[in-house]
Amino acid sequence: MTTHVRIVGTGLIGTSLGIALSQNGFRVSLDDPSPTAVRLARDLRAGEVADEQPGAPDVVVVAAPPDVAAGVVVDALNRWPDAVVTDVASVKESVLRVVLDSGADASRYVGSHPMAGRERSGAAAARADLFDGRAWVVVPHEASTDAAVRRVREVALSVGSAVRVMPAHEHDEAVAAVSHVPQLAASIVAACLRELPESAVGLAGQGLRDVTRIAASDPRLWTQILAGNAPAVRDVLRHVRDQVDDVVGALDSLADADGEGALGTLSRVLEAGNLGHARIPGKHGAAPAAYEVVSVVVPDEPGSLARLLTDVGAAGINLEDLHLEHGLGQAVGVAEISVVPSSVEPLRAELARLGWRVHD
Ligand SMILES: NC(=O)c1ccc[n+]([C@@H]2O[C@H](COP(=O)([O-])OP(=O)(O)OC[C@H]3O[C@@H](n4cnc5c(N)ncnc54)[C@H](O)[C@@H]3O)[C@@H](O)[C@H]2O)c1
Ligand SMILES: O=C(O)C(=O)C[C@]1(C(=O)O)C=C[C@@H](O)C=C1
Repeated sequence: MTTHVRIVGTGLIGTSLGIALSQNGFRVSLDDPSPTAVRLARDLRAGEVADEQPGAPDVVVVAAPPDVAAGVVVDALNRWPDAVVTDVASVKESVLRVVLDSGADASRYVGSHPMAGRERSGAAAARADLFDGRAWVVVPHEASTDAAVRRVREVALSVGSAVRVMPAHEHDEAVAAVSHVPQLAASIVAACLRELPESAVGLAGQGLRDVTRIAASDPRLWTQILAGNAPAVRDVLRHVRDQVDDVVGALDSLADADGEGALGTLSRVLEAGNLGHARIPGKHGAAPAAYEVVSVVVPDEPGSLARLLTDVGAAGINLEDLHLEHGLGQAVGVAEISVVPSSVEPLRAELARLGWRVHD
């Protein structure tokens, strides 16, 4: 029988999930306090408006902001006595506590969290493939049933995610380090750009773009996330502060004296960064992928990039990532194509043969 999923909250995550589930044969009904958000999600083929869908859902996915998620979960548990209810809020312990204390039937609640998103909010930013290959944390608790856990796993697996099961407190500690502090770091670095003269900001290259992409995220959402995970975020941030203090101390001693030991400190911090970065897993939780970049000059003309990508595909080479770098005031850009190391030389040779300017 077709599984009926009710999505409550049709912003970025709810609409992306609705599109992906609909494409995979689920029946999806959509609900949101904003009628515009529901209709936009429907127009993006995320499902049908809830009022027009008869019958109770088998699964309810609450994709509302974190500060209201627990209340919406409790309402759903009370309204549909046979449905399994999950939420996708970025913090889990605070939601779970409210649900357990509410008196609702918590055996049918299993929290979850897709480790996938974007720096933009709202249905218009939705992507069908948002969850593909990403971790999706499933968070059972002392009262949840195995059947409820299986239902939530089914939702995550059916949109291509890799399920990771862990308790709420472990989830919250983990995401403090891998998501919440990185958001703060990006925001703090980007905030320092506000006072810079235009001539300095205009020099920004890919490094700054890589480090600050998520600084464009919604401050209302992130204020709620940080507040909902305050102790864990504070602990990671203290660790970051200790390391920043070490670097400032080293730079002080280089500026004021001969700085004995300072270069060692700087080098240790940078090498530690290499080691941490190398631990970030690839898609589907695969071993960290060590891709190499082939840089190709792309004329700033309509169709150039499409032609380049077609040539890469025709060479039988899998493109793992792509960055486009625009030179200051130049009529060309540089496409940085990430491929597995064994494809670097064949790709360089083939693109050069086809007349592309490939950087050394
Ligand atoms: N943005 C991300 O990258 C990301 C990633 C994973 C999980 N999450 C979590 O997913 C949830 C939704 O985030 P988003 O980025 O889709 O936000 P969003 O702002 O794009 O969408 C939130 C939607 O919830 C609706 N809403 C507000 N109050 C509601 C209520 N009381 N009941 C039902 N719906 C309500 C809003 O109208 C809006 O359409 C949040 O809990 C967030 O922590 C976000
Ligand atoms: O890629 C992004 O833009 C995200 O912000 C996604 C991201 C993250 O990876 O930190 C952000 C918050 C969510 O709770 C889960 C995923």
